[in-house]
Amino acid sequence: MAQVIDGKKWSSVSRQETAQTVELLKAKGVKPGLVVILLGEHPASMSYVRGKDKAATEAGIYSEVIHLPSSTTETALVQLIERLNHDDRFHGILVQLPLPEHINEQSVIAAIAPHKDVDGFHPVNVGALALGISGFVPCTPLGVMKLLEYEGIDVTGKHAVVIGRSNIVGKPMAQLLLSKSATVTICHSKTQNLSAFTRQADLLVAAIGKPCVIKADMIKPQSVVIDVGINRLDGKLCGDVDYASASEVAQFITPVPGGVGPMTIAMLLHNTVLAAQRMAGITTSEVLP
Ligand SMILES: NC(=O)C1=CN([C@@H]2O[C@H](COP(=O)(O)OP(=O)(O)OC[C@H]3O[C@@H](n4cnc5c(N)ncnc54)[C@H](OP(=O)(O)O)[C@@H]3O)[C@@H](O)[C@H]2O)C=CC1
Ligand SMILES: Nc1nc(=O)c2c([nH]1)NC[C@@H]1CN(c3ccc(C(=O)N[C@@H](CCC(=O)O)C(=O)O)cc3)C=[N+]21
Repeated sequence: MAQVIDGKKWSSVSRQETAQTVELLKAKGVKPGLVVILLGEHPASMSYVRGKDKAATEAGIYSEVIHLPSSTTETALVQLIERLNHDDRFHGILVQLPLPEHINEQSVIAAIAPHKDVDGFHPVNVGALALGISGFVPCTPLGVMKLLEYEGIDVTGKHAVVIGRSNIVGKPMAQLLLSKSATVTICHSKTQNLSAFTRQADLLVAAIGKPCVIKADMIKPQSVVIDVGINRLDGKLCGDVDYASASEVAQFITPVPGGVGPMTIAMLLHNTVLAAQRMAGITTSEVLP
């Protein structure tokens, strides 16, 4: 039986570390702040945003949610972001995705000041990650790397197979694994003979968005399986991996819920505090306990 990587436990560890840093920053007169912008009434998005708001407040971060109708224009949204870029209460700005169809996502992301882009989606931060220089790293792939680090899993020289090539998960995930010297393969919907790749994976990251497509016979024995997928099937949450059978084959596996999801929120708080620290010109060594 595979060892379960407990994302809830590790996210709590990470959030406590963040809360300690918040205390030290407050002692220096800096209160980290996060603003989340949500358009429309999509139930899943509303639930994620509530989760982020609650977690931020618990960590001592000042948090505001700006909830706007789905009919909001792109111009109005960009104007709001420009105002928030200059609002000193907020060190992090997050625009919940997906946005309504009449809004160009890339134009909105580009309007966020890169130093407040705690999602790491702005072209400046995407470029920084590609170059391996300092910026903001997208929360979900960063959360996966943090889970591997907490579990003591070294990816150096390992064959990592990432399924999915989105800008928010697959691509940055592959880059982070490459930066840790894994040998990385990226698969997607046009990949021929997917299982030929997945069976070679020492580390398999599934970020597909389709329930239970990764079956036990696609998994290399004793490998590490990270399930990023969040799908709703018959009213229940499930990942992209057929968890019950896969956990018979893998050495490590993340569950859904309780795996990568909670780490995404923990990394959002981490990035917000990092943004506040950088804006105040405080180096990490000054705030570490
Ligand atoms: N746990 C968390 O914190 C988070 C979870 N998620 C979840 O992760 C999943 C992926 O999210 P996201 O990257 O935004 O999704 P996207 O829909 O943007 O990307 C999905 C990717 O999977 C590929 N794909 C689709 N079907 C197949 C298939 N049958 N075989 C191989 N590849 C396939 C697509 O290929 P192509 O490019 O060719 O279309 C695409 O690259 C979703 O379930 C989402 O809800 C997302 C963000 C955070
Ligand atoms: N600008 C932006 N940034 C994001 O980071 C972003 C986004 N938009 N849009 C949507 C996706 C999805 N996402 C999740 C966050 C937490 C959980 C999470 O906490 N999941 C829990 C379950 C939560 C539940 O019960 O619904 C778990 O897996 O255990 C899941 C998914 C962030 N995203």
